[in-house]
Amino acid sequence: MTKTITFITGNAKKLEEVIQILGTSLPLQSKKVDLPELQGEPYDISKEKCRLAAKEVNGPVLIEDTCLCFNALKGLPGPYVKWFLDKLAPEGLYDLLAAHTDKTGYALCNFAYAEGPDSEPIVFEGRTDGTIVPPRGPRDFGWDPVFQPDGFNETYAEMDKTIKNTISHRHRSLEKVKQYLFANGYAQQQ
Ligand SMILES: O=c1nc[nH]c2c1ncn2[C@H]1C[C@H](O)[C@@H](COP(=O)(O)OP(=O)(O)OP(=O)(O)O)O1
Ligand SMILES: [Mg+2]
Repeated sequence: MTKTITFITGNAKKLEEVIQILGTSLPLQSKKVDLPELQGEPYDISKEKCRLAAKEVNGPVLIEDTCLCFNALKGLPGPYVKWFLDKLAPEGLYDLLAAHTDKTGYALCNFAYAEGPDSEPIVFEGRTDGTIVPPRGPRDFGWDPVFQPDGFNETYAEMDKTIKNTISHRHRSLEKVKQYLFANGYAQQQ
């Protein structure tokens, strides 16, 4: 397996993190496409998103779909967090939990890989548990200001990027992607 893998995303911050996390371990080319925001369970969404991406690229492709899940709301906003964030801003995300004492939640990242349009996508899940807090820190990436991972006193937004990238949902999912690709003959780079 030597063909270049194309990572499809419309989100520049996501791409930036993927590049930071992977370094040169897994060279990707990226393509900016806004794939549809699908509905359903996170696993099924990422599989279908990958199918659409593989049609677009007609070759090896990687996508990811990220959810922010609140335990008191049975996993919502989950895959719909993009729209919640657009309309409510980080403050509004925190306020969704006003009626609940349980402020715990988790960040969930599902990468999905397909060798091409005719192969079944494989999903790799990465999860980081934490608490939803009133927003703190820079606002340059999504809901980072309201997510405080377990074991830390800082939100994703406040912490050093290199720390986020070693404990994040995205990092955990990408570890599984790398493990799979290297175990299946993808040449590991130094
Ligand atoms: O680590 C993160 N820290 C904070 N916010 C984040 C993170 N990762 C994704 N996000 C935001 C982006 C979007 O508002 C939603 C996920 O939606 P999601 O469909 O996966 O992302 P997107 O539409 O921006 O890019 P894509 O073209 O790859 O689908 O959460
Ligand atoms: Mg999206």
